[in-house]
Amino acid sequence: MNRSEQLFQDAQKHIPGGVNSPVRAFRAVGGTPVFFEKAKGAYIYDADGKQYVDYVQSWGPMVLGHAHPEVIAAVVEKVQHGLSFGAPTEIETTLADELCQIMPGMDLVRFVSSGTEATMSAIRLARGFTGRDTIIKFEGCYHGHSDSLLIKAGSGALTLGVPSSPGVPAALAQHTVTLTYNDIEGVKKAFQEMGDQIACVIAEPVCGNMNCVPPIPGFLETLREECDKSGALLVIDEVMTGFRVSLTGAQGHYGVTADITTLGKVMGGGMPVGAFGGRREVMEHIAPLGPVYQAGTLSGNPVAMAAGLTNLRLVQEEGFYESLSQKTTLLVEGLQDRANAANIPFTTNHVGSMFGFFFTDAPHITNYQQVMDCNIERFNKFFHGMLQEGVYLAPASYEAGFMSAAHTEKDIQFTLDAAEKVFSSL
Ligand SMILES: N[C@H](C=O)CCC(=O)O
Repeated sequence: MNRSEQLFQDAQKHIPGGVNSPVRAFRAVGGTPVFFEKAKGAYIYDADGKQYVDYVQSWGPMVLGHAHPEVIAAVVEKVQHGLSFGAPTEIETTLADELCQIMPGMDLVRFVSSGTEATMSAIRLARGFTGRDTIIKFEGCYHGHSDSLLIKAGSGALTLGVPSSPGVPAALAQHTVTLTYNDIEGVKKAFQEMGDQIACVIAEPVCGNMNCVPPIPGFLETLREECDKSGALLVIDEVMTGFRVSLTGAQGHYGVTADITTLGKVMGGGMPVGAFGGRREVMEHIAPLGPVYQAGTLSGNPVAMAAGLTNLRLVQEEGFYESLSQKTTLLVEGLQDRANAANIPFTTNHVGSMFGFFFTDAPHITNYQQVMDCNIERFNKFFHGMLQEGVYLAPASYEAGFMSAAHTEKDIQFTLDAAEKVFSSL
């Protein structure tokens, strides 16, 4: 028994399933989850000391790579002055100013402690602002695990066969309408039928919780137009894409601006942080300015703010996103070449430093059903083969991969050599 297996056995004694978030349990790919001990730059090290090139990057936040010295220094400096005050601190204003300067359409922003809190609060705000209850989400998009949003959800909810979880009251679920991602006509039809009841549409602008599925041309624009016509709000969930696909997120990349944007992951630099922000007129409905209640003891935590602020300053260095995109292109094109050479039906998607690959005959993957129709058994074999070779990919065929600034061309070449070997064994 290796150390991960031992640790997993021990963990199951008092932690449900031995993990504190279901995707970590390797249920999708089978086998025992790897327990990790440390990470630096592009590498992560398991409990037995084995090194892996890491494309999970803590599910997205570590865009600079793990344990960036400047982020660590900022955290260490801040920690010495106390961990939490439950009262305002100057650094919250500094980070809020920075976010509002960078993110399209963001006049005011509220910090929370996770992406789930950000999307949950954004939905409440949209309902409070419009006085309507119905929300539209898309099949396979995952916006955290709050009740209204855990309906036909992606990510770990897919593995466990609970994309609509027991425990979500039917009376609440009936207010969530789920449509097909990238189905422009479906969106128009829904608005024709019930436009005056819709509080908001919430969407991942690049869906990273059903692998990596970008919007087709016109999809995000249609959401914007239909919301404008009907008085609904557009909530763009940039928890994954914010400061990831470009400095200005997917909204800057695709030129569509939300009424409310949700953020997390990269903006927290690896600390538990989320945020939701948007137009002043909408955000002024949040307490204490308005009647929509939202709160948090640890919200705006100074240590987390220090990590986030340092992260955001570093990603603004000249050429940062161009270099990330180039490396991601090199990786996905290299994977495609090697799959072709091994006669494995395969295709890839990528936007900036987010990527996905699919074992399929389909030339393009644009929606949830196509993702579900991919050869999952082959993915699982590929995943375990790559793990064996020292490459850590997301342990599920429907989760996106991430490149970081710390990955070098040598790491990418190492990954492609491993892939060549594994493809030929499939
Ligand atoms: N896809 C999820 C986050 O974006 C994976 C993280 C988790 O559920 O623990």
